Amino acid sequence: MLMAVKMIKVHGSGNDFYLLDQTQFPEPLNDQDLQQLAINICKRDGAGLYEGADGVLVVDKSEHPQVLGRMRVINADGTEASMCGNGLRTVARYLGTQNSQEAFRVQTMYADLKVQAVADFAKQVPAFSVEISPVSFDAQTLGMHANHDATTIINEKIPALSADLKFSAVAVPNPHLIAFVDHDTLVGPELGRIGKWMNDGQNDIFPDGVNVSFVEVLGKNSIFVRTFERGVGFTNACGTAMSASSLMYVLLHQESTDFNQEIHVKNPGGMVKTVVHQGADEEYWMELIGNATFVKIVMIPLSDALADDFSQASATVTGEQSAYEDFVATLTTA
Ligand SMILES: N[C@H](CCC[C@H](N)C(=O)O)C(=O)O
Repeated sequence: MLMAVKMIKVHGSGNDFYLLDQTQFPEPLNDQDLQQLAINICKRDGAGLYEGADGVLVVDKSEHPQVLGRMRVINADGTEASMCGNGLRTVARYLGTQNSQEAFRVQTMYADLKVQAVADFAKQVPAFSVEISPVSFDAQTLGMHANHDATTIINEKIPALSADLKFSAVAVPNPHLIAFVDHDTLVGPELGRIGKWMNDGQNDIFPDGVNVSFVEVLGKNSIFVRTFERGVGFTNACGTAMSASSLMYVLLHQESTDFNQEIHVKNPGGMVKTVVHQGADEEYWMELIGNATFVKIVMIPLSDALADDFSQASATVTGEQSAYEDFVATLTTA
């Protein structure tokens, strides 16, 4: 039976995904098909489905109470991640609209996370706030073997990686390696060198890979985050990286920010806002607030997509992308 699959092309701050609601199928796809589908449709440079994507957000039913659905994250290379901050905002919009609810939880690999619709960032730029947690600095949770198997690395050099940069390693819960840098280093080749190396599948520092980010402090409650993502490469933005970077900004730069303050986080794809919290249980958690843009609705025969054949694909554009680009154009270049 030539079953068609409907997907929504979505993005959060330019980090783009195909959103695939598995409840459209009589039976959910198995992991192997999901992996193959992601590898096929995400390819860039015209080789994938339309412009490709950074990954696939798989939505399923959730068995948990007060939880409207479950999100799984498949990177463009087919690897599964435990969390996706930019993606969760788009899944929250999708489930909220489907169920006419604005505040609820979404099940992810390690936690049912709070999500909430917030005021549009601009005309036709809907926005959501999502919880980013749990947070851990533990090397074992991070899959990190550095500095003679140090149990944590917070604002320390990793001489094997760089003679002068200082790094912080934190899981939110996917793994992040973060360095605060000056502008020239932010835009220079070091991020690509370290990002490619730590995700080569052979290095013994992060055998399972890691998302690597450079952060420039722009001013009070204002940072710029550039990320080389595990399983993808350079992306316009990485929601969990921007949240993890905001946490390190609060912990290491109290001269220009603090807990419970709204931080403006710029990135190559636009801008989001974050707030860093420390709960009564001393645990850190972050709010990630940003756009949840639906670019177009795509239909394609499932067997074609699994066979890398996109000739029968069709798309209906929503018009939100031009509204998002107008919003980005209003961001000061400062
Ligand atoms: N590449 C990440 C998953 C996607 C996270 C990112 N797109 C976000 O918005 O948080 C990883 O393998 O941990």
